Amino acid sequence: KSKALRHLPNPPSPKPRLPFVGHLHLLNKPLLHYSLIDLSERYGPLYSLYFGSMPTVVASTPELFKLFLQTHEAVSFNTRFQTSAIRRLTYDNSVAMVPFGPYWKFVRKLIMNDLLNATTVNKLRPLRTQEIRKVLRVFAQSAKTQQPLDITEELLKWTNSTISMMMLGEAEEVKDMARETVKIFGEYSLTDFIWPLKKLKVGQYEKRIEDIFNRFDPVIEKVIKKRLEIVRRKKEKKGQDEETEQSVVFLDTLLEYAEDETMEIKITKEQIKGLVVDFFSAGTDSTAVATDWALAELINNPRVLQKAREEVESVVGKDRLVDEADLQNLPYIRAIVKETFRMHPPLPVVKRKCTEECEINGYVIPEGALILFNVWAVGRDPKYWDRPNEFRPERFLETGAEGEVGPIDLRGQHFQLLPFGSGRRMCPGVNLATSGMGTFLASVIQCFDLQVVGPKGHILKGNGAKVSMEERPGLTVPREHHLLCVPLARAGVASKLLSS
Ligand code: HEM
Repeated sequence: KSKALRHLPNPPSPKPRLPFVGHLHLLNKPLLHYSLIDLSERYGPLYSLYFGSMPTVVASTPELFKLFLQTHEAVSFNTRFQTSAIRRLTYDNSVAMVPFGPYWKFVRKLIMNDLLNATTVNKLRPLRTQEIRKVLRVFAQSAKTQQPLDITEELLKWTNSTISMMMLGEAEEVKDMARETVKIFGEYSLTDFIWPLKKLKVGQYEKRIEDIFNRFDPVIEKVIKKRLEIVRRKKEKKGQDEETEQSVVFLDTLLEYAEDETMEIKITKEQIKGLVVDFFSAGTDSTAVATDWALAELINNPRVLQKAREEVESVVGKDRLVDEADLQNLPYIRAIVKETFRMHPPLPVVKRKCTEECEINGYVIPEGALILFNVWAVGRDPKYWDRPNEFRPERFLETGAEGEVGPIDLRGQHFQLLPFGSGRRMCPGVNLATSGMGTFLASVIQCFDLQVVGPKGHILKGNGAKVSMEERPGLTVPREHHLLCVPLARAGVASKLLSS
């Protein structure tokens, strides 16, 4: 400890700390956020652990989140840990994982100003609409044949294809590779590191990482080559063709920057590839998992579904399909999205690293410590939410006693709701993810009833038509079981889907 902080203790910690494993033996539930809740009941909202030999600090109140991620973030908590799988597969250039510094600042600015800014994202709206229509047609086909549909799988295809199209202008070859990459990140995530420690066969993982890398790299190389050609051709035609303006995907912008001699930092091809992997790993599973939770909640809460349907029918009607632009007039759908993130944050524990020793609430947080923010626990804490285990989107539309509840949003300023983190390293994809999810939900609500398929393959009826809300560990936390349904097309616009 530095001289100034020497008189202060570290946050309370369980005793004893065992050799080699530290406190890993205390994380005895398969899902990290539950083990952390158990420990916080004994050691309070701020406590420390050793994950093996790694000092770890756990925070589980909005007040603490604010101290870490607002008051002290700039100096002490603006960096993350990276695993060797992530390092290799993002070409050691993951914007999500690189330490705070000039390269992170440069790429983050580029993401905010040129890729995920409102204008660029708006220009790519037709592309997102097309991807949603594609999934709706798969639903319609299944409604026609009355065959069960693995909706969880369709959601993953949808988000993969959408990110791939926006990033690269194509999806076919890349998206399966991208899914493999994201999968191995999951296997290497902290949860898996701790829980089935026995299963961790490092040598085997490394071989798989190399194998994925060696297959992914030529595919992405090929896409870059192809896109460079397109960018060059577009340059030659500049001004002559309105359409070329419309179809600028993220990779085009990045390739232009790579050739721009006037940039403060010149982006390299490796860095571009890293960013492509980053967007796949950060944006696909997370959005699909959240949408899956939302659909499951709608199935289990017919009252909410009915109210949402009334809203969609009164705002959009039955003659045309929902569009992303409708979302601003669909407050109840937007509240459903927030309520889903409150109860089911796809990343239940947000992680940072302490880069400079610091005092929080009279305790010293040591340099190098892993910091865990139990976002899941706060989202379900009755101190901050009325009847927290009820899926009740209305809570986001009501004005609380102090006028507080209504305006709560997902942008990292309301510390009781942080599914996208907060501060400098907050998720830059929050708008893209929430608007995609809202549009998708409203479209499905408008066009289909989802009939749940039971374990024996038959359609469940009446009060028994519910789905399980168990969780499974991974890079994100999805539902334990895939969502299997037979969609039933609703009168009106759904009937046109197959012919469009
Ligand atoms: C439901 C969907 C999503 C969830 C729940 C989610 C959640 C998160 C969280 C919790 C973080 C860490 C924030 C922090 O440390 O404060 C993060 C970072 C990040 N997310 Fe997302 N995200 C989602 C979708 C997306 C999408 C669609 C993209 C991009 C297309 C994206 C790109 C990123 C990037 C690049 C980072 C790293 C930012 C940095 O370190 O500077 N995310 N996300």
